[in-house]
Amino acid sequence: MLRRRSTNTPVRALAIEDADIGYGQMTVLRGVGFTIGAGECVGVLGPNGVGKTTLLSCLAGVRGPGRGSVIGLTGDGERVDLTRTGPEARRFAGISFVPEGRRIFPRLTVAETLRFAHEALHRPRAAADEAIEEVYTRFPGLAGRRHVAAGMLSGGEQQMLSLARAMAGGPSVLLVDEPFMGLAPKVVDELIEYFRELRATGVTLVVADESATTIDQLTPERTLDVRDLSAPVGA
Ligand SMILES: Nc1ncnc2c1ncn2[C@@H]1O[C@H](COP(=O)(O)OP(=O)(O)OP(=O)(O)O)[C@@H](O)[C@H]1O
Repeated sequence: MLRRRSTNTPVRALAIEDADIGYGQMTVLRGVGFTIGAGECVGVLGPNGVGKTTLLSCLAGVRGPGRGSVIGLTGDGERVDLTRTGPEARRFAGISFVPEGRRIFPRLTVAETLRFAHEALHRPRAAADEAIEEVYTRFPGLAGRRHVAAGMLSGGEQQMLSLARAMAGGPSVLLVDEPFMGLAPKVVDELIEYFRELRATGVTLVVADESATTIDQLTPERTLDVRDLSAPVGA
């Protein structure tokens, strides 16, 4: 039975049910249905343009399905209909999204970026300060650049900042779209290590990438090829 969200228990698992997803009249993915279990790491694969971003945007609430449902499952086993909720409501439900291309605000400093992430979640100042200090401990490179405008950071530092921002408030589900793009192999290794650490904390992790080799390094429970998820469009 589907119930309205009545508790503050975060969503830990996701299901997408018979969803058509696209842009206006154009359907990109048709009849998509799968589940992501609590604490699972799922790799979303597929070449350029098949719909990885489209799919993650739908899970994140950036883009609603034209048909079908997006369902969250809390740690208490409550089913929550997320279909018509946007990214902000999903963020409060525990689902955080790191979009492709990092989308940082170039003029905000590292410190301001992290502070605003906590303010957007109405986090108490002391808790935010503590969490931001933890970010600086985990990413010493960001600590040294806390008063630098985010637009001046390297691509790797921007990706770390984007991830740290998404982790504000301790989401239980993290959706990450093509985080390795354009990064040096050493930085890719650092990111993979960070994702492994997140997994160990029980975070449900969904990472999209074109490279199965890179995704395999996350040792995901499952990989989903977007081409296998969609019924033929136009059929
Ligand atoms: N805002 C948009 N409006 C219309 N069509 C779009 C829009 N964004 C993406 N598309 C189209 O939707 C399809 C899927 O694109 P999507 O970005 O989801 O693919 P992707 O697998 O994430 O590829 P990439 O690796 O390039 O990000 C493509 O045909 C693309 O042209």
